[in-house]
Amino acid sequence: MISINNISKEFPGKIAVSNLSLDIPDGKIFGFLGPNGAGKSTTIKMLTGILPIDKGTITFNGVDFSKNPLKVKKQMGYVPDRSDIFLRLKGIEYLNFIGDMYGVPAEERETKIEYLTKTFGIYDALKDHIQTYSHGMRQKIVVSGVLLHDPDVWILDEPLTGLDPKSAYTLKEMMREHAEKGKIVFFSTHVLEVVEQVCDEVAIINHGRLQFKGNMPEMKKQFKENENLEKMFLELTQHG
Ligand SMILES: Nc1ncnc2c1ncn2[C@@H]1O[C@H](COP(=O)(O)OP(=O)(O)OP(=O)(O)O)[C@@H](O)[C@H]1O
Repeated sequence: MISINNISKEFPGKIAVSNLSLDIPDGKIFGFLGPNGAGKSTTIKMLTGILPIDKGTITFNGVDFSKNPLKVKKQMGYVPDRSDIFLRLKGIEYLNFIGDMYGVPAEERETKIEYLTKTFGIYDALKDHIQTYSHGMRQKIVVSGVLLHDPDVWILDEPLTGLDPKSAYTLKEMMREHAEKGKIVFFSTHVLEVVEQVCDEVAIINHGRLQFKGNMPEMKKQFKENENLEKMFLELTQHG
């Protein structure tokens, strides 16, 4: 389980995340929903250690992230919202780099790379530089990199944006399988429909503050009863 305890993040003139507390359980697909600029990416960057936390703590299975970052990061796979990384590497070089970093054995690596990249339809592009990839292809190579080392915890920032419907479907199936193994899948989206399709639990954030946390039936009930959430619901569906 991941426990986020009262974390905050302020940029000059802007409070991006304010006193956020959240428990993310094992074995569930957990959606982190909110409109553009709500604070989702900032939270995920704190969760993955990319941004320091101003205030509060994050623990992974009881281990304080700030005290043992490497131990936590080894169990974690992260797909950022913009996959514009390692552009000078060829696709295959990137995946081998990830394989080396996480110690994926050579034989297993080859089979997995072939399976994943064929599944996502980028196998033939592995010899090309990532710079030449489209947004969707970049997203797919990063997702393949995460699945290659098969971490317990998946943290995905808007993972379905830019994926074609078949790849989006495949990734959703993979998320489900991972959760069913008792692992953690935490992903952000600004699209309500995605949450309704995939999630077991959801947290809604707006203006850096947690607005709601619960399961799908509870969320629908809240949308009907709470005027602020109802307004946000309209925004989330319009953006969808
Ligand atoms: N490095 C930064 N410097 C200053 N302000 C920032 C920085 N990063 C984010 N912000 C601001 O913090 C707020 C939260 O941004 P964040 O990217 O976390 O939102 P988000 O929910 O991920 O939005 P989106 O769905 O558009 O990606 C926004 O107002 C944003 O402009």
